[in-house]
Amino acid sequence: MSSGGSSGAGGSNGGGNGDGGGGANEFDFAAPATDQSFENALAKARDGARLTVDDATELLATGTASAGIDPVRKEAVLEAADRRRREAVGDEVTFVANLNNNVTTACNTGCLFCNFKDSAHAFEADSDVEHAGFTKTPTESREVVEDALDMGIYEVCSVSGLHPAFALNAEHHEILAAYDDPASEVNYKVPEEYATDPGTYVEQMRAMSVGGVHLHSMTPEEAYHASRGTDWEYEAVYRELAEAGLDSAPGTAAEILVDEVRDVICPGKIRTDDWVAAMEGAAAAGLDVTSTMMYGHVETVAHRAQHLKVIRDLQDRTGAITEFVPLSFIHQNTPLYRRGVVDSGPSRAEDELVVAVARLFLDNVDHVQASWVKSGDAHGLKLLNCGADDFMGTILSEEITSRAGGEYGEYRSFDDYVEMITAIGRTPVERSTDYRTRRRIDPDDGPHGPRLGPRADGTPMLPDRSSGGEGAAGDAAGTPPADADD
Ligand SMILES: C[S@@+](CC[C@H](N)C(=O)[O-])C[C@H]1O[C@@H](n2cnc3c(N)ncnc32)[C@H](O)[C@@H]1O
Ligand SMILES: Nc1c(NC[C@H](O)[C@H](O)[C@H](O)CO)[nH]c(=O)[nH]c1=O
Ligand SMILES: N[C@@H](Cc1ccc(O)cc1)C(=O)O
Ligand code: SF4
Repeated sequence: MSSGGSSGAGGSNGGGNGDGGGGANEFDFAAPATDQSFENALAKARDGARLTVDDATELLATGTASAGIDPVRKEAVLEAADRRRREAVGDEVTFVANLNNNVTTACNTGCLFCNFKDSAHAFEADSDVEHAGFTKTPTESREVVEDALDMGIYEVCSVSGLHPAFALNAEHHEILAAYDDPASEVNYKVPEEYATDPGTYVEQMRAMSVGGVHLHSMTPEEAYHASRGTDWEYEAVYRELAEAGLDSAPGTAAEILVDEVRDVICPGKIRTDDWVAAMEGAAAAGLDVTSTMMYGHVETVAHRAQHLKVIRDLQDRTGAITEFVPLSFIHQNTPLYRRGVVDSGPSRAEDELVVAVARLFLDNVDHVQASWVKSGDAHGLKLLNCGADDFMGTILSEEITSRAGGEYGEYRSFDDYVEMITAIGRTPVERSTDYRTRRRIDPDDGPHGPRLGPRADGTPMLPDRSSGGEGAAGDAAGTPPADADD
């Protein structure tokens, strides 16, 4: 219904922690207003009817007619979503034994929510600019994955900055180098200009696809970078990557899939249509994909609802999406916060409503993830009672959230997982990346370790923190790995 000029619960900017809502919306995004009432939207959700964008907007706002989140209405939405989760996927809570192996932090795209990246200039061979980032060669990437395979991982997840020397393959290097001014026209510089050559995307895929591990990599933004300056179709690019060992693609770079929001938070990134085209290309190449939404910065609840519709439509067309991953914006060290554009990330109430409405709206996506990296253990467990059924993975290494100021560490052991999941009365299940292979874990049969990885034998994972190996470096309290010698 009409919001009468209030910004309702939309947009965290200006609204303190978002719970109060009602702050001035400095981008003048229209205050959320719909032709639906909260009561009707909730009734439809309870009945299992397919929800509209207006329905989702009302549920996310606990009614747009008044500002702020109504705690009683919120509980009603969470209860409906928790019930839907139980009907759809039961009481199991899944997690994956995985490793994050990000290849490089060099990136000039300039997203204002991101503190993962370092200006690529600092990585040049003759630069004396200090930075805490890294670039790994394909050989180094392989070593990190090999070590983690010995610990029992099933999956390696790799997302990286858009290093100017990255190209898909040798032919792509030639095409990019032939531009008159490659740096300004196609964001390209030859590898010789840098202290460390990341190799090509194909070489990195070959290096990381070792020993039967599942390789989860190449976001739509990376696929764009791997085809910049050419007329190559996304499907062809993903096919070549798949031949080099890629198994599935992460649906990050989604942020909010509404261009007026992208114009504010990531003007250098591909637009919504292009993101969708890349995901369709990955699906056409036979790859599974995940889907994400990074929320709680400048967007309104209506933008969140529109984003969910883009994902649901994509899934109707492809059936390739294995999970939806809500990414709660971590604000502390980001340009958006430092420049005063936002006061904070989303509130816990907003996190809960995003998970719940994702479960209710995305009737064609089976799995919704709670992130202990973004939310911590206690709140992560709460999200498992709001519609989520997956609790991420062991990851062993974390650079995106920690560099943004997140404080929840970079590793959870199988024993941690079993203890937490059984504490909320659910069944812990080790999963494959695609969720098709699952192993229920008997809580009484500890100590627990992975069994699905190609080299897993049930031994608990013990990341070696003394070796300084980049994959498992850092400590569980969230200290980033030691700087690489770029
Ligand atoms: C850091 S990028 C790396 C991969 C690639 N450069 C890209 O943009 O797709 C991966 C994702 O991390 C998420 N991310 C980055 N900074 C974040 C922050 N401060 N809080 C929450 N998520 C963040 C964004 O959704 C982003 O798309
Ligand atoms: N939510 C976060 C994830 N999710 C990805 C999973 O770890 C896994 O790769 C995926 O479910 C496919 O199996 N990863 C992070 O590093 N940080 C998060 O906050
Ligand atoms: N690495 C991303 C999260 C992510 C990765 C892969 C996925 O398939 C989904 C989400 C982050 O920390 O923000
Ligand atoms: S989100 Fe990705 S593309 Fe954007 S600045 Fe960070 S690393 Fe670069």
